[in-house]
Amino acid sequence: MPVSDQAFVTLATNDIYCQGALVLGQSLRNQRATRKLVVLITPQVSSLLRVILTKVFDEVIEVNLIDSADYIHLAFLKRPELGVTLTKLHCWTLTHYSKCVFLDADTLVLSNIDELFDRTEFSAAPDPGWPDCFNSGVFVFQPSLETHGLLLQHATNHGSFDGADQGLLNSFFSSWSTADIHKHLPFIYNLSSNTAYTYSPAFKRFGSSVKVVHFLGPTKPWNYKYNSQMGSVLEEGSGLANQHQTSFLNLWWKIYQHSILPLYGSFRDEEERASPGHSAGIGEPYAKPAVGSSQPWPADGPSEQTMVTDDTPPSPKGCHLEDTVGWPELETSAGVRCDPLSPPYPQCADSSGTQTTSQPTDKGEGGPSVEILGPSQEPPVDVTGDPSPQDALEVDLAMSVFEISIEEKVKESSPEEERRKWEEGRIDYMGKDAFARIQEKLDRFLQ
Ligand SMILES: O=c1ccn([C@@H]2O[C@H](COP(=O)(O)OP(=O)(O)O[C@H]3O[C@H](CO)[C@@H](O)[C@H](O)[C@H]3O)[C@@H](O)[C@H]2O)c(=O)[nH]1
Ligand SMILES: [Mn+2]
Repeated sequence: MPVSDQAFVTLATNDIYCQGALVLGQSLRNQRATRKLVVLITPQVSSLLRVILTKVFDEVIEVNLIDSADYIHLAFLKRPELGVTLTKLHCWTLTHYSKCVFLDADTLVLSNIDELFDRTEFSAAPDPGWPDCFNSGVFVFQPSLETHGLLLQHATNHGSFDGADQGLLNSFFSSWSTADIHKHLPFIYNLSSNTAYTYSPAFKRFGSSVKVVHFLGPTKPWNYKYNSQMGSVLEEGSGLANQHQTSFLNLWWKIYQHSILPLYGSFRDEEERASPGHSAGIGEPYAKPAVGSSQPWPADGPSEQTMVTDDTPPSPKGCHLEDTVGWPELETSAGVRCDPLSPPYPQCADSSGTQTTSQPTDKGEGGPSVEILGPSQEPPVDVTGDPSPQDALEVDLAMSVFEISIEEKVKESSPEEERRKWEEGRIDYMGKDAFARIQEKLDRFLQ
């Protein structure tokens, strides 16, 4: 029985984490989740990924850090590393839901977990590194503007002992470890995939009942290369902790290959239907194999030259879907590059004001309505000071019949993009727009 006032919620602040969110969303659908699926995104997420996300999620909601009070801006300008943390806290603003389960974008759902909605705020599973703390990758919460405000206040007053959301939430919900055992989720709802368990009999006994796997830590599933024919990640030099980790990674990639990659293909087909003969990106240089790719291009695959024509208009809206003519073996093959700084597609030109935009959906059952909520009325101000290259992460999918990889490319902003960012109020206070740098530029100009 679908429950429409409850939701599974995740977060993706860039195109790379979107790949994780897509697999997570699909894994929830595969397990017949009966609640709405919501993804929170930030302005850095590209127009292409916004469209792809609407094919898996019921709601794609853009949040930014503007709507907190000014004292938060001031406090966080001194603590830019807390930017992503603040973003996760935005889940408490989803007050059109009565209860939600938050899942990190690097989690994977292996069985139905609807029973988590029987729990109350704040329920979470122990952190494997320090079990008196909970891990903030999976938790049950109740949206409330009041709680959201208190959390921000707490962040301002106390910061976070680990510099991120897990420390902050643990000190805010500090009675978690002692007050109510019902708020301790069993470990099977948040099993870290890469831990070499010191209590291996327990893993033997309970491992098969795992419901949610969490790829916690610096290396995420999308950092591996995947051999699509063998159905296995390439382990060479990867330092994989154990066999379980390998099978969880393979599962992640299987969903990515079979359910997520085709979404890029269907987007390309929609583009083609909308504008016959001008399939987006034909004529763009073909995506090169991933740097360091261990597999050669197949001998009968297209050469780069055969893919290049020179009289096709540039693909629209800053997104490039590179055609894969001549690659019948791999139905889903697509080289995708997208410009994270381009305005939202299809409302490309207008990214101002709060918008609620219905998007077509192919999620079945008549399709739940899908909304992209635009940024707030005020110009977005990136209180993180825009210091990290993650702000401009670009996805580059490289595919052959053998191997798939998701490359992270840091995009250099063009002067026009820089100007637009400045005009939109996305000012890099810590980096290139810092007063010292501006002063240097002025000095050079005046000399
Ligand atoms: O650039 C980023 C980084 C993170 N996230 C989101 O934030 C989550 C947490 O980041 P992650 O890289 O998954 O952190 P973990 O490796 O899981 O590390 C731990 O530490 C984090 C910081 O305290 C907690 O958020 C996690 O829940 C906890 O498991 C991700 O899953 C995403 O949903 C982004 O969208 N963009
Ligand atoms: Mn995580």
